[in-house]
Amino acid sequence: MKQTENQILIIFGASGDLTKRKLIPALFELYKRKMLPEKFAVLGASRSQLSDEEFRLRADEFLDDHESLEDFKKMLFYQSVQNDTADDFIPLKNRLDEIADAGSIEKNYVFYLSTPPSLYSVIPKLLCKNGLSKSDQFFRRLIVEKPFGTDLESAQELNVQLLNYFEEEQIYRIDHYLGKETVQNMLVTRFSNGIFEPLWNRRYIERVEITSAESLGVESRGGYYDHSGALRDMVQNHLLQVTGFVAMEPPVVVEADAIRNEILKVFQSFRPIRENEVSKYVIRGQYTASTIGGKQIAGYREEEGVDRLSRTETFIALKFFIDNWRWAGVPFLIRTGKKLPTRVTEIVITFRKVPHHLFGNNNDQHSHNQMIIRIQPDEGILLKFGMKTPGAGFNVQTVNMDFHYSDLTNTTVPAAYERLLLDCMIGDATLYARGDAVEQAWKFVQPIINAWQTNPEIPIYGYPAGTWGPEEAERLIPNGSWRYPCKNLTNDGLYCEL
Ligand SMILES: NC(=O)C1=CN([C@@H]2O[C@H](COP(=O)(O)OP(=O)(O)OC[C@H]3O[C@@H](n4cnc5c(N)ncnc54)[C@H](OP(=O)(O)O)[C@@H]3O)[C@@H](O)[C@H]2O)C=CC1
Ligand SMILES: O=C1O[C@H](COP(=O)(O)O)[C@@H](O)[C@H](O)[C@H]1O
Repeated sequence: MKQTENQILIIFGASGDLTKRKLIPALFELYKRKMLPEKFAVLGASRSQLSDEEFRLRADEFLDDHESLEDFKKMLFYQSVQNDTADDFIPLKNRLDEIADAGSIEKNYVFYLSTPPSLYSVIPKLLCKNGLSKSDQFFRRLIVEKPFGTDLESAQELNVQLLNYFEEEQIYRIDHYLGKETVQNMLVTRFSNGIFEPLWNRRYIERVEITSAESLGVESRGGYYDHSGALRDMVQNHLLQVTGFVAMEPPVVVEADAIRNEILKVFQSFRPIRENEVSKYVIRGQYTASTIGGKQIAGYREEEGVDRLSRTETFIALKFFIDNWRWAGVPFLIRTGKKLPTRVTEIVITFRKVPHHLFGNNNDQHSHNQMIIRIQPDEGILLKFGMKTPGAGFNVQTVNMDFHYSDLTNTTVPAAYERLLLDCMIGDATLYARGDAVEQAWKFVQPIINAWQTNPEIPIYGYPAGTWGPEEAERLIPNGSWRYPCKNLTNDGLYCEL
């Protein structure tokens, strides 16, 4: 692993939710595991007037009471900034000099944009005007939070803007799904095991499903979500990136550009879904009020910040194809939604049936092998195959080989933001999205956005909160069914556990 050089992390949007809930806790975990640079500081920046001490106090809420907490908090500083003119960043620049000089920290800077997206091109411009975006002596990196654009045009425009002020090598577009351990393990599972890769193609695989189910609704983010919806919020970024890892060819080396080149090739091979085919390949839904365990659950349109007549999708299921040598004809299915029966993200590889049913058992289940890669929770891999039940005759039943990450002793699975922050500090962009791939992913989803906008005939199906989404999603798999990962699925509104 590369050495982490001394540096300062500047978080714009430091008074916000993401900083408090994810970024500071991730940094604290890295600190506890002694993975931060020897000399390191965090400078929080946003408009609110806060002292260093007030900023440190806010951090407390999401940090456990560890013996090193007070030492960690001494590394946190805060500077109030405005974003109107170049001069507004002079106090920030001075403060950085002051912190670097006082702590003898080299002036290597990572800037993290955790602000409203409207500032994603404004802040880089002001950094550039203040000479903070480039240095001959020190590194300068920029992490950009999601959403990266709201459609193809805005993503292209944002890339152009960013590249006016920073080089592509300096830009780290975050997709926290790539920071998840099991997504990375996909590469190891595929490319370090002789038994899987030979089967990983159209000859042996019947279909690939990627499900990301959430039991939570939109919570306090109704205002944001109502302008986004599941397609933009989850599919365009996280789930297409995961598809890239499932479908890519072996990279030449495990390095950022080699891996990101392969992901781009997968995206370039997506068969476009034309606007007039959207109803055939894409099902959208919106949760409605229901009663779960005697408790009234509000429908999406009753949530705070949501339009009472909203047609924003809280569920989407889509089928598409990857037109290349490896995947020709294999359906890829993606499904995600809010207020589903449980929280689970998993990849299901369904292998083709045996060519002939020797055991006279026509039950399809037995002839299907499935590999289930659980991204969360209970990270691990499950392999399903047919076994003879003991006794007379040849009765076959499906059994499981199940690996849980939690079985590895002394191993904690690091949170995605820990891994991603550390990678950027080290200068490794492998798990960050590259600009061309982000645009390519937008190209794929844009016809769906267009069709929904222009054709009111395309239905948005209601589904009661706590169910697996509209039943219409089943028609995307004519000769099978989605996997329903709850043990006791009832599809009648009961929450269930894995
Ligand atoms: N929260 C989450 O779980 C996730 C968030 N994200 C993304 O991260 C970004 C931040 O999200 P989140 O923390 O939830 O948002 P919040 O609204 O909680 O925080 C926004 C931050 O930006 C600052 N800010 C707002 N307007 C301005 C402005 N004009 N100039 C300077 N600073 C401003 C705010 O502080 P102040 O008012 O003091 O300036 C605040 O610190 C968003 O783009 C979001 O999409 C991505 C994934 C998950
Ligand atoms: O980016 C987002 O992801 C979360 C789901 O993330 P997970 O790590 O909990 O699976 C989702 O709830 C949110 O709407 C979306 O913006």
